Amino acid sequence: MSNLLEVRALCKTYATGPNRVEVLAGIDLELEPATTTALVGASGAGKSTLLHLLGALDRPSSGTVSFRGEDIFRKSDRELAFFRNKSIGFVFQFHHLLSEFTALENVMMPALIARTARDKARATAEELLDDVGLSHRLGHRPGELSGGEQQRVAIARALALSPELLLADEPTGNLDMKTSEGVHALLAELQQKKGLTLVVVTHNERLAAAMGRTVRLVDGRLE
Ligand SMILES: Nc1ncnc2c1ncn2[C@@H]1O[C@H](COP(=O)(O)OP(=O)(O)OP(=O)(O)O)[C@@H](O)[C@H]1O
Repeated sequence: MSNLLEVRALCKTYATGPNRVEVLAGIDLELEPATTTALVGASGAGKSTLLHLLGALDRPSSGTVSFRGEDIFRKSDRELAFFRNKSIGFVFQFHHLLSEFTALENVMMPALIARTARDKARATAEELLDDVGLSHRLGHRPGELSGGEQQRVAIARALALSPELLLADEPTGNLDMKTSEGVHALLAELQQKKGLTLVVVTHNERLAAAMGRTVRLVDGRLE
């Protein structure tokens, strides 16, 4: 099967003042379509850094990331932003929902920004909120939702433009155990239903164990 994503010799060095910190020192990784991967490693190992590069939120110091055979970092910033919006969904530890908008409006937002017609954006958002079990909370603002519900809205929003790749950075790091279990089950269900390729950074062993495979970052490399 051809890979969705191929990472070759990926390096990332941060320079802060006179200091240079090599966080990623040559990452090679392949992700087949519709597979699930847990990315684990000690705090500060570079997991978020790698996830951001996989999601084209940042550029590497060297090396390549190919998405369906195309080297994404050859794109201009504008092309990269377009690619990111279209192909990649993100879920973070903190939901980053817009507090003054309702759940429905938050999930509609990516489609509206991409100039989708309002009716279509609304229908898709309603369907996604139904998928995450929140059709009874469409008009609630984030502050009127529980932590688990907020994260469900964030997941629905991440899927608003039907990405192939879903990247989640500690998606349940801010939730209690019972709520986390529900969000884990939801991610697994959506991954199957939509054929998503899912990469999850997590310290949660149960979530990692539920993924098809686990890759571990140690000293800037995957083992
Ligand atoms: N913008 C930046 N500038 C300088 N150093 C950075 C920057 N971002 C991250 N780092 C450093 O890179 C290293 C890796 O950070 P990263 O957030 O990727 O680790 P992580 O494995 O996700 O950690 P955690 O599990 O604690 O979230 C850390 O030492 C961090 O201090």
